Amino acid sequence: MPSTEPIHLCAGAVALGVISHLGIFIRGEWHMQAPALVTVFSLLALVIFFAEHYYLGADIASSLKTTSLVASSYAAGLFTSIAIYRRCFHRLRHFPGPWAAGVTKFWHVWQCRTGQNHLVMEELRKKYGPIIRTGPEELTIIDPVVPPTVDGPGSTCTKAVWYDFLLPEIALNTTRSKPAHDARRRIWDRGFSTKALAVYQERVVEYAETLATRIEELDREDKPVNVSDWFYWFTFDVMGEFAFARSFGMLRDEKWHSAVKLLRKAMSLLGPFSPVPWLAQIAFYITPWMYIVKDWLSMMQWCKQRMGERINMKVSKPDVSHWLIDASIKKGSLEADREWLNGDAVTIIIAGSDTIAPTLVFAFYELARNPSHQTTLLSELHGLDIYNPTHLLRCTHLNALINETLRLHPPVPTGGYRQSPPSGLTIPISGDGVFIPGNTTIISPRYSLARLESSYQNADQFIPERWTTHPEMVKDARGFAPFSQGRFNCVGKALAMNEMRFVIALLVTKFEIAFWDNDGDGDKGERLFKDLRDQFTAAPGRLDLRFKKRTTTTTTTTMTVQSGEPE
Ligand code: HEM
Repeated sequence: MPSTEPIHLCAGAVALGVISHLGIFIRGEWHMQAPALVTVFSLLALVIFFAEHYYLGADIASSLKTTSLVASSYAAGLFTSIAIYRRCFHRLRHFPGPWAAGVTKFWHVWQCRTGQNHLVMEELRKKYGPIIRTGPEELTIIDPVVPPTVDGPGSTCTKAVWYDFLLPEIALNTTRSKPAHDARRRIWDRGFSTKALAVYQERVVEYAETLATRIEELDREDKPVNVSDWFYWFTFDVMGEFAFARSFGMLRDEKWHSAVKLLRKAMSLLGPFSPVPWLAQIAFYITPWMYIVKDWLSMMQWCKQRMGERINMKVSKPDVSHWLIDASIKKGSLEADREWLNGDAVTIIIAGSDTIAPTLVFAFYELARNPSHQTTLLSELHGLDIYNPTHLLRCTHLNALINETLRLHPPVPTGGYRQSPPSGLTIPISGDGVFIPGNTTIISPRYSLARLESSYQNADQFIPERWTTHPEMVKDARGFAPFSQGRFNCVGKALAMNEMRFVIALLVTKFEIAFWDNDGDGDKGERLFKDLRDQFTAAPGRLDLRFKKRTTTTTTTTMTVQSGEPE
């Protein structure tokens, strides 16, 4: 015996849905409240069910029916109101883009289901031009003026909601509060002084030589080197040293460490789910047992334990964590800073490895594809002390090769989301001032910026000489910011450049590099690109190369390790 008229209840629920949108949800950010909202919604549904069943005496089936009718009517009212508002009244309604993208970010989740957001963005650019509404509150702008405008000096933009993805974890690169970021950044900067870098370089040299030895063994056994494993094992081992004063032992064991496997599995979430950080919050708080969420949480737990051990460790050579721990000890806030230390340790590992490794993979892909670059590098490195970073810093072709790799194959292909200030800002796109309304997420994908023929001649070709002898091939370099710029720029740039220069110099002088099946019709980088995933950082597919030991070496090899980048 249903005791209430469902039609009235449904109408009331629809109205309530519309009112809650227009009265409450239309303002501010709600992604962090998503778990609480889901909980409240579920509790209210339970209250309706119990009220129907126990208080009004309806049987279970009709109580369930009434409850689901009311709940779905409320949701229908709420989401219809949101959809109509976003399409017809929203401040971004006039910007071009796919219809569904203006209604919901689930459109983007679907587009990114294979983890190739960089290709999605490219398709959109070709179809809609430089400004695209890629989300209800989001504009993707592919114009070289954007990076300096949103990140350069005097920018009033902040980091967008995406950076809340991993909360409650906090770290330098994810905090959205400018004062908190600036205070933390001052501490990090101490860990990247010229003196500190010289100590790190010793470790880099040690691991790079182990890498070269392992590669030599593979050459003797006539086995391919899958650089998409080996360069990752190398960079993660090095960053393990910098974060926890212990390596992951992957170069030694020739296999992925379980914690790194978990971390990379969890990172793959960022491919399809980056557009919906609120869903990550629901997953962390409501379904922590779910398979990939569980992996992420166990990886975080593992890192916390390692950081606990690291804090109690005495190290003879300061690593990156040393500077962070030292600052907390001096302030007497070691316990209070534990969350920061845990989050920053994960940052060292991810930011340091997941960027250098793909860059090395792509650099060696290009070296295998075009051996003339190996010849040019060899003559440039001839007679040089490659162990002296200052010498490598002066190698113009080596630097150009790295720059061109970072341009054409950016390790952060689309990431780096910013938010316009509440009052909005004007960006001079193609000569016209375009007003971007307040609190809009702005995306400026490096992958697409690199492919603008208006910025680079033969933009989709790998031509390092555009950075040296053919400067006319760079028509507009404003969009080239592989390490970002301004307040949120990469703190590890000098370390990364030193590391990449050394590894390339070492391996090129020791080995001739070619595709594994250079003379047959085997893979020549097809899998590298086919399986390339954009999960904030680029995750390349498999690439088998042949490293053939050279018979003569052309460099001097004295161990005088110094920092290669001016402070
Ligand atoms: C090829 C190598 C690298 C590239 C291309 C690169 C690129 C970037 C980019 C684009 C950002 C800005 C990200 C954003 O806006 O969200 C960034 C930030 C950052 N990077 Fe790197 N990175 C590299 C290597 C490293 C290394 C070796 C470290 C050292 C551990 C590092 C640590 C960081 C940190 C801590 C931030 C956040 C800085 C801040 O917010 O103040 N990166 N990096």
